Amino acid sequence: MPTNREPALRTTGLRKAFGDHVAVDDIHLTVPAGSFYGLVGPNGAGKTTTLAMAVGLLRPDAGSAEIFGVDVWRDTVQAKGLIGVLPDGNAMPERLTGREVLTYLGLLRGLQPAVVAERTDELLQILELDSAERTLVIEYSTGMRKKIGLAVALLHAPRLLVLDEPFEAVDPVSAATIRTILRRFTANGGSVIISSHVMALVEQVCDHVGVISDGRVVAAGPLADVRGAATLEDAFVDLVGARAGGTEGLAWLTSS
Ligand SMILES: Nc1ncnc2c1ncn2[C@@H]1O[C@H](COP(=O)(O)OP(=O)(O)OP(=O)(O)O)[C@@H](O)[C@H]1O
Repeated sequence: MPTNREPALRTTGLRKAFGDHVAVDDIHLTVPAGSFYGLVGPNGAGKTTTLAMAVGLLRPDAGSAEIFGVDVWRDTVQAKGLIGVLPDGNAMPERLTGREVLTYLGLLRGLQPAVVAERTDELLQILELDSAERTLVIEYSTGMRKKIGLAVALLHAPRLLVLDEPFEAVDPVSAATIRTILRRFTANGGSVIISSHVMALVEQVCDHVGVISDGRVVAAGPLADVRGAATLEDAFVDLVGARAGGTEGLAWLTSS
């Protein structure tokens, strides 16, 4: 049985290679229960791969992941019941409306029909998707897809939310709504992990961060410890190594 003393997520030595390329190597992360955790890193650093292994979507080559002490790859059903996931790419049943997606997935997860109906109404309204009730998911904008994906992740009231780039392509008003929902979720004892490139946002909402570079953790812990006296952006650039490109080359762009 999962307990509150266990971390929301603990990964131990996660590793994944695609062919000859080692995407993620020996990732140890601890996400305390009740924390709002930001996973940051440059493009291609291994954030999505790490999260996919941590939630049971991609089998690691080595290492393990535990959700509240439940081994994701040994007790997959129990572990998955504890988490709500917004995966990268977020594949959806494209020929259903948002309401149909939530109803279908809610019933599939074993929720009572009345509970599914009530939560679906509330989620569609709060995420401002109720006006698109009759719109098929295939016709959704990228931001709308993020929002319906978030609604799916929240539907079964999980204890841990794992959200890959939840604010990407979302308008500022919707982003504020999502921030409020996630803060309420942690205020009520829930735990959240997001990946993001937006340091200002991570600094604003997260209390813990992990920085991944080239498939390895280069810093992790409470936000204040990782950023020190600097901003998170400055600390990030120091940690991953600044590659201040753009000052050379491309002469053809300015030569006319
Ligand atoms: N299915 C795959 N097949 C081959 N290579 C992959 C695959 N998925 C990821 N990679 C590679 O693994 C590395 C890590 O990718 P990943 O998507 O985890 O990074 P990321 O930190 O999430 O990047 P971004 O911030 O750009 O989304 C990259 O070099 C990527 O090209």
